[in-house]
Amino acid sequence: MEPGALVGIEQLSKTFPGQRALADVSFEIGRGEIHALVGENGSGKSTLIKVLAGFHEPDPGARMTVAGEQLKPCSPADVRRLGLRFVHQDLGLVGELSAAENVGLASGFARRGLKVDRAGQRSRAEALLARIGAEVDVEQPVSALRAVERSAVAIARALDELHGEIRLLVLDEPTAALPPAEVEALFRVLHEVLERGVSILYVSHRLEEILGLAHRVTVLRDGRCEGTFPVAGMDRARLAELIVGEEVEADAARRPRSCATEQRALSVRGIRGAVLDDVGFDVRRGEVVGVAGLSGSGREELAAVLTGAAPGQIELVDGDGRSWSGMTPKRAKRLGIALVLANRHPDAAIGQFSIRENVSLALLGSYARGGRVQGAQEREAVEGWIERLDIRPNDADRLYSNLSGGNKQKVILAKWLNTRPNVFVMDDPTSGVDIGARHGIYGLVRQQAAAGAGFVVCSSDLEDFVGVCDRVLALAGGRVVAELSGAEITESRLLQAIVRSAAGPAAASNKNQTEKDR
Ligand SMILES: Nc1ncnc2c1ncn2[C@@H]1O[C@H](COP(=O)(O)OP(=O)(O)OP(=O)(O)O)[C@@H](O)[C@H]1O
Repeated sequence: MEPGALVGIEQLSKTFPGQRALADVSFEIGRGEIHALVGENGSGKSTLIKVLAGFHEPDPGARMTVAGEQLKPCSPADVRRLGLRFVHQDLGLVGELSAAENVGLASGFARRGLKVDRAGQRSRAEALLARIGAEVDVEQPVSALRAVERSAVAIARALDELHGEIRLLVLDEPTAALPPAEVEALFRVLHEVLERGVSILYVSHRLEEILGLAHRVTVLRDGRCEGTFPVAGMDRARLAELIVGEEVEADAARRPRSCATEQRALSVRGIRGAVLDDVGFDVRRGEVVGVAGLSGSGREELAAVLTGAAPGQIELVDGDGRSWSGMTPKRAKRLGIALVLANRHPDAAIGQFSIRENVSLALLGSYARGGRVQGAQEREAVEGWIERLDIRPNDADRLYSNLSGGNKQKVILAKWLNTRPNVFVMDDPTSGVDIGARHGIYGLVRQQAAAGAGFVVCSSDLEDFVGVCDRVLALAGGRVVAELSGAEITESRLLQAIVRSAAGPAAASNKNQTEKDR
């Protein structure tokens, strides 16, 4: 191991039944560095993290060291003692409890005699957050906090030194659900962590983040380590090529040509919910409408209210001019409005079902004849989607819960593509998806739009708007405060729109109107 290296991983392999997830992986993480771990969906990143965390036992022959000491496989106590801490993508916080209580749950509550010392617990949580430069109301339920505040609570909690010195913080896709303006805030927190002498292992599919944040990057491909590279001097094209293994088309994310028609796919008016406050817009057949906004802007709620998955008021007119007041999942299904959820959402799919069962679920009735499912027809349809979306492993009987995050996302998309809806309502459609698959998903959206489907794409990722949308609505405080279309849709203009709007929705709305008036 190089002098100065903090963590050494040698000859690490991990085989699941019928699947080798890691094959002879060796690399080192230095002291005081942000080390990125990248690779396509299913390349083995999460498996590697779970081996480090003591959750999976590696195949015999692996050697892992931390500061020169051997890390015993499958020993969470050893992992903790050697100073490794993990923040997984779902953050592992209890939404109904406050930040102070979540900190207490992880490392024990402050006590006065036999009673919990509430004031003491509060100040401990505040002190932990202050150390990473985050200001959070530690008494609010964490479900009421902004996404970046929840991330800060999870990081602060992981860095509680009550149980010993901390050397390495492992973050698995920490920005997957963070809107862009909050990503910057998270980076400030990570620099504070680094200042405290803690190294960071950072997993992400977002190339810009890696180029802007990491010192070195290790690339996994099909479970093998392709090498560790310095980030200085690297550009996006080179990083993408290292991940995919071949040159990635530079213009793959170029502005799409609109195929919006004059025909209405759906009109919605007067949408109101917990945050949404009188939102309305039209979607034409062939049009891809994006919905951008910070967390708490109403963006997350919109997809659910549009499809009847969450309560709310809505007036809608369908493509044939029929109007309704209110939405239920049943009505959404009848009107051909599909809700494509992000894979981290608990209702997105059924973990204990196979890829085939999940993809067929929404269409099961159509494969049935005389009370029996037409197995061959169903299998052919599912295998077609596996092929088109490059779902890995290419095995329809594979259990959904054992798939990598990005492949789960593709299965959810396949399930709804299979139903051929009139309108797709998408919630973070590329969350956790690798660069190659992202372009594949954009291609499918454009293809379906060209065939006449309308899309509402609610996303926390600005690249989705530039890559696939014809028009984008910016939400703040539950209202539409700006609208961009065509060539106006650039990451910087979008960022300006949502941040400016969040600073003062009324001001932004007025300014937008003035700009239109000019
Ligand atoms: N418990 C398991 N049982 C069987 N196979 C598994 C299990 N966990 C992971 N795999 C398989 O191991 C491979 C690596 O998966 P892993 O989740 O590590 O990929 P990843 O690089 O984290 O992908 P993503 O970027 O999509 O999250 C995949 O083919 C996956 O299907």
